[in-house]
Amino acid sequence: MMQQSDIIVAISTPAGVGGIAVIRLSGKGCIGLVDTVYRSPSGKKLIDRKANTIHFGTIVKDDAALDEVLVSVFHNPSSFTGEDSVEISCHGSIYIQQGILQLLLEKGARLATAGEFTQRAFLNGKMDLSQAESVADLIASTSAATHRLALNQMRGGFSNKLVELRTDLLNFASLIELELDFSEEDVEFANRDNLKNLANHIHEVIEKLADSFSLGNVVKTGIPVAIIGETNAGKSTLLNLLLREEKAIVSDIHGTTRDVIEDTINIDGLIFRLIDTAGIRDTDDVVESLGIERTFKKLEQANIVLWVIDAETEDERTIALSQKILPLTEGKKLILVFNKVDIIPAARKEHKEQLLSDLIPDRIFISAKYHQGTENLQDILVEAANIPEFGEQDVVVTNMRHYEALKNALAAITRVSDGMESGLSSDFLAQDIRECMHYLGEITGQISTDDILGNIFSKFCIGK
Ligand SMILES: Nc1nc2c(c(=O)[nH]1)N(C=O)[C@@H](CNc1ccc(C(=O)N[C@@H](CCC(=O)O)C(=O)O)cc1)CN2
Ligand SMILES: Nc1nc2c(ncn2[C@@H]2O[C@H](COP(=O)(O)OP(=O)(O)OP(=O)(O)O)[C@@H](O)[C@H]2O)c(=O)[nH]1
Repeated sequence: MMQQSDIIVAISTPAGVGGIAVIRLSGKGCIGLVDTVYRSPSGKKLIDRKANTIHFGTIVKDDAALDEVLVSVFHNPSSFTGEDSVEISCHGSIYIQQGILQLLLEKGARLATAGEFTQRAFLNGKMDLSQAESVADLIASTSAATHRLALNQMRGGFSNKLVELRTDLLNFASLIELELDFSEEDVEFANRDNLKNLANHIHEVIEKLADSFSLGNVVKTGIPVAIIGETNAGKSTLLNLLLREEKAIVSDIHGTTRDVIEDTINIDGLIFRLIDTAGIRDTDDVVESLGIERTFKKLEQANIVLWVIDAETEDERTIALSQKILPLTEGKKLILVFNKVDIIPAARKEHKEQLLSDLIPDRIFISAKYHQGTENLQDILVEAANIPEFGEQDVVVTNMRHYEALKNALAAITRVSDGMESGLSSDFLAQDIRECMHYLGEITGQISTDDILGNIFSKFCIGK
C-alpha cells in the first residue's frame, strides 16, 4: 500500500478539556517519530512493538515528563488510514494536548488538514468516496434515522450496489464492443433480448437509488412541516407547544408573526422541521404582505401542512381560503387543526367534523393554549410523515452530490435502453454505457478531481 511520506498529526477529540484526549498521527515513519518523545518503563521502542497493541509510557519534553499516556500502534496497511499510525491518549488538559502537539510538530510532523485522515483512508483504498462522505454524516447525525442511514452507507451498503452496477455495465459494454469489432461482418454476437433485459435491469436499479433521494433528503434535513393559517389562529402557540419552548411570540394582535420561524424536533428518531409562517389575511402593510408571500413559498417546500383554524371562524371564510390552499398542497399531507376548542360549544365542534371533509379528511381538534387534544400531536406527525423504518440493509441516498450523479447516470442508461429499442448502432450504445459508468464512478471516487475531493474533505473536522 502506498504510504504518504509526510506525517500528519491532529488532536482528534473535541477542543477543550476532557477526561482524556487523543492525538493521532499517520504516515510513513510516524512510529519512529513518536519514539523520539516517548519513554516506556521497560525501555522498549514503539517501533519494535507488534501491530495493533497499546503501550503505557511517558511523553518527555527536554528530558522532563509532560504526561503519562497510552500509545496505540498500527502498521500499514492495517489501520484506519491504511498507513502506519499512532494514537496517543493523554490527560485531557489543554496545556498537555497542546504541549504534545507542539512537540510532535517540532519533531517533523505537520498539522493535518480537515478530513485528511479520512482522505488518506480513501486514497489508500480503505473505503470509497461515498463511504468517506458517510463518515462525516455519521459524525453529524442527530437522530436514529440519520444515524442508521449514515452507518449503512459507511459499512458499504451503497458501495456494494455501485460495484454490482459497475460489473453489469462492464459486462454490457464488452458484449456491445465485441459486436463493434466485427461490425463489418454484420454479426450480432450478443443476444439482443438479453442485452435489453440487462439494460432494463440496470435502469431499474439506478432509478430506484435516485428515487430514494427524496426520502433520504427529507430524513437528513428534517421532514418539513408548515404551520399555516389565518392571523391569530394560534399557529405560534402550536409551534411553541410542539417545541416545548417559547420560540415564537404569541399575542392577540393579528399579524404578530411576520417572518418565517423554523426549528427542529426529534420525534421517535425522526427529525421534523417545523415552519411557523405569517398569518394569511388581506393587508395593506408591505412588510406583512411580504411575510404572507413567504408563507406560500414555504408551503411549496413542506411535506406536511398543518392548517390551523380558529374554531370560531365562519365556514365561508374557511371554504374560501381552502380554494387558495388546496391547489398549493397537492401531493402533501394536509391536516386541519381546529384550535381554541376550549371556547366553542360541543355542537360547533360536531359541525366542524363535516366541514370540507370530502376534500380534506384529516383533522384534529385542539386547544393549543390549554393543551387539550394535543397528546397525540406527535404520533399524528410521525404517521403523516410515513417514513419506513430503516434496517441494516436499506440503501437510501442522502447526499445531493450522489443524487446529481445518479440522475446523470440514469439519463445515460435511458439513452441506452431507448437506443436498443430504436436500433441505434453499437458504437453509440457503447459510448452511453461508458458515460453511465463515468457518473457512477464519480460517486465512488474512481473518477474524481482535486477540486471535488478538496470540497468534500474540507467540510470534515480536523483530526477526522
Ligand atoms: N481511537 C480511535 N477510535 C476510533 C477510530 C480511530 O481511528 N481511533 N475510528 C476511526 O476514525 C473509528 C473506528 N474505525 C476504525 C476503522 C478501522 C480501523 C483499523 O485499524 N482498520 C484496520 C484493521 C482492522 C482489523 O484489525 O481487523 C484495517 O482496516 O486494515 C480502526 C478504526 C471510531 N473510533
Ligand atoms: N382560548 C384560546 N386562545 C388561544 C388558543 N391558542 C392560541 N390562543 C390565543 O390566540 C392568540 C393568537 O395566538 P398566536 O399563536 O399568536 O396566533 P398566530 O396564528 O401565530 O397569529 P399571527 O402571528 O397573527 O399569525 C393569542 O392571544 C393566544 O393566546 C387556544 O387554544 N385557546
